[in-house]
Amino acid sequence: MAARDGLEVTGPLGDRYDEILTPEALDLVAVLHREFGARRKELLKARAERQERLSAGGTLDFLPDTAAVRADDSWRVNEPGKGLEDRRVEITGPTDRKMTINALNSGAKVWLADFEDANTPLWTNMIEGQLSLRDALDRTIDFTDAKSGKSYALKADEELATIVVRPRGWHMEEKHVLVDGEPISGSLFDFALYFFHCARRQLAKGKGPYFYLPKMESHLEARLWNDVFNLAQDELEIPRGTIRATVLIETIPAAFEMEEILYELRDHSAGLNAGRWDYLFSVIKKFRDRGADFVLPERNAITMTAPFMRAYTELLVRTCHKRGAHAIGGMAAFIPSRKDAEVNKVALEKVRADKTRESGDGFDGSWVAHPDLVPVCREVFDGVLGDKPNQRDRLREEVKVAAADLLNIKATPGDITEAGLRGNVDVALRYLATWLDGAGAVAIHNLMEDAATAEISRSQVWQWIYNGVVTAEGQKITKEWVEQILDEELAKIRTELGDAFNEPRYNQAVALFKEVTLADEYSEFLTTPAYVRFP
Ligand SMILES: CC(=O)SCCNC(=O)CCNC(=O)[C@H](O)C(C)(C)COP(=O)(O)OP(=O)(O)OC[C@H]1O[C@@H](n2cnc3c(N)ncnc32)[C@H](O)[C@@H]1OP(=O)(O)O
Ligand SMILES: O=CC(=O)O
Ligand SMILES: [Mg+2]
Repeated sequence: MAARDGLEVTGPLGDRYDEILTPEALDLVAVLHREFGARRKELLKARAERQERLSAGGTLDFLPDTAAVRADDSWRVNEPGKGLEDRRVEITGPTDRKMTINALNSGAKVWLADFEDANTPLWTNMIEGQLSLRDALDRTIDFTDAKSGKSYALKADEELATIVVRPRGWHMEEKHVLVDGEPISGSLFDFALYFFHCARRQLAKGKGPYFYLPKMESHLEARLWNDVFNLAQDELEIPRGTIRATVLIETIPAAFEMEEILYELRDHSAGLNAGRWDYLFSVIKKFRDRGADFVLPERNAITMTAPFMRAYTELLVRTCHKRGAHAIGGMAAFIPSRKDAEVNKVALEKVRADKTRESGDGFDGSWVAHPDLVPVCREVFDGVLGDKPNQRDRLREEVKVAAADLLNIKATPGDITEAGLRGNVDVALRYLATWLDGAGAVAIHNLMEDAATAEISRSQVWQWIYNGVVTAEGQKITKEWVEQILDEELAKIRTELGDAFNEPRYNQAVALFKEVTLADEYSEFLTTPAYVRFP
């Protein structure tokens, strides 16, 4: 009996999908689901239980049970994989054919090929993204823009960025694939397909199967990934320890378990990344119902120099370098413009300042969202690294971060204004309409918006209503006022877009916005109710 017996693909089979959904690849999907599906569900239950404790007045702290792991100075993570030694500039983005070619050609050292924050998990996006990755490795990928006639092709192999794939987080399911009647985990699906098709292709090129792991909340979730890696490597008869994975520390519970996460993945670890946007989302989410001390100022007022954000990034660098791991910086949201010189100038200045702070703090490299930002990030890190591939030797032993520093939310400077509230409503609406259209990342008001930033916007609105926050101008934020603002912001978008305004799409976005901001019960993830709206 083949492992895939009992596996059913319910999604439509487009052109060349059979090249990805091969019987052998589906065998691996089924094996991983049967082995790890139940454990994944238990870990998601553990997240919910922790939330209940927090909502009841509990707190977060470094774990007493794993103190020995933290105290043991003898262990280090594995050496970086080939092509991951120098990560001074990493570009992120979706996996459609044009973006794939543009990202690989961008001059960045690494491309985070995103099935997560920058992606809408439409069935077509998931399978066609896998085709892009495989075709890129086979060098059969090309693209011609129907409108402009511009053609795209890959540069020479040695000029291309190293591919690091980000599968979906543990909370997401792939509903178009059922095993024994159950939808499977999106994480396992994305991982298994890329690993099956591309691990050997990457090894043949002298690199390897590399991953970014998103939105984890505990070291036990990292242990699950490590077990998935071991089994997948065994199944394909690839030596254990071939995979490399960089974990995004982008939830506040995970900030208390950074060292344990590295330890669990130490044979496969390629370091940690400071995913600032989901981190902010997580801070809001975890303490949403805990009153004024846990209410952050409006989104655009929170900077990386806020005390709780400094504590988080300083601890991340210190933890990584203590264990021989890379520390990778996060995303400044400013998007350059090829049409507006002033917008472009501001974006370059802001990104330069962000990367200067990160490189000075000891990060080994950082993220950019756009090819035009690659040179500035590279230049800043060149200034600190010179010819060295990284600065893992900067141990930052002077850094001391206590639990109270990570939780020092109330010391964040900034206000909550009517403009901030309107901004959150406007951005969430525009983003949701774009997401429902199939694009997971978009520039809005010259800022990059993706699933993580949209989560912040809608979660702030929910939290402000729940806690009866009064704006700096003196007005209490209520459901009724948010509904009024929603109508007004929608009217502005309609006027601005004119004929391009897609009425049915925005109707869907409004319904979804109401579901995730005005309901009494908080939705853990925006993308969960959004995903059910897809066929
Ligand atoms: C919180 C987080 O997780 S951050 C990581 C997740 N988010 C992301 O990865 C966002 C990545 N960035 C993007 O998707 C895009 O930059 C956007 C949507 C924000 C803006 O894209 P556009 O509106 O197309 O920008 P713009 O028109 O300036 O693009 C200019 C060119 O650069 C290309 N480009 C822009 N961003 C990228 C990228 N990230 N990767 C590859 N190519 C890119 C465009 O395809 C376009 O190519 P062309 O000239 O050949 O047509
Ligand atoms: O994934 C990155 C983040 O900032 O969120
Ligand atoms: Mg994220």
